[in-house]
Amino acid sequence: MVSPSTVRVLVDMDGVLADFETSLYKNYRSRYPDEPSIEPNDRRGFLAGDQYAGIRPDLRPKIASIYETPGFFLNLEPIPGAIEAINEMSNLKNTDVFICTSPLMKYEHCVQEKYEWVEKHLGPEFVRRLILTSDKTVVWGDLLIDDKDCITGVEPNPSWEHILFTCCHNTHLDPRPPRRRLQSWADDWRSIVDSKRKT
Ligand SMILES: O=c1ccn([C@H]2C[C@H](O)[C@@H](COP(=O)(O)O)O2)c(=O)[nH]1
Ligand SMILES: [Mg+2]
Repeated sequence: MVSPSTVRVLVDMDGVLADFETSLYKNYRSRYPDEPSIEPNDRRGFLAGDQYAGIRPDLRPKIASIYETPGFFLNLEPIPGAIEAINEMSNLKNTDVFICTSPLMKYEHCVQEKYEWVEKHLGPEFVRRLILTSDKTVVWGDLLIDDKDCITGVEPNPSWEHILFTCCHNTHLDPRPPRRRLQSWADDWRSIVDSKRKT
């Protein structure tokens, strides 16, 4: 009997496992209560700094000061259903799950805290499955579940199919078939994983 091939799933962190946008908004409101702010429902575009700079250029460093603060990444709340889903996914037969996340270029705090977050919420075994890279196109996988609309890098034809995970900043986008979306972790991620099985 031919054994089924293993499906490799790359799961993004911010906006997919960890709720970056809610913490960004709440901490910004609390630190800069008199400044204009953008509610999560009104977020457009991956980089919050770009949207804030469109209101006033000096808001870009203010929003950056929030995610550059020590403890920001460690204290992100899990996205609803994410921990259960990734644990279930990694327990599926013939399925390899890796977390694939991009660090800030200002990497102090961010890199270590991403490791700590994974250990805190998913346990030490998952720390071995954490890939930090600024270029996800060079990482091999069947699927990349990621909230960033456009993922580019040095590899023009990445091995993975990008599944757009719904986040406040991308809800207005209309991914055209064959591009697929995962609305949340309550959505049918199992079928998406199974769709990559060869036998
Ligand atoms: O508005 C934003 C949103 C995200 N970032 C940074 C934060 C992270 O370092 C990466 C995204 O990480 P993923 O886990 O790959 O989603 O982008 C930002 O600087 N500004
Ligand atoms: Mg992300």
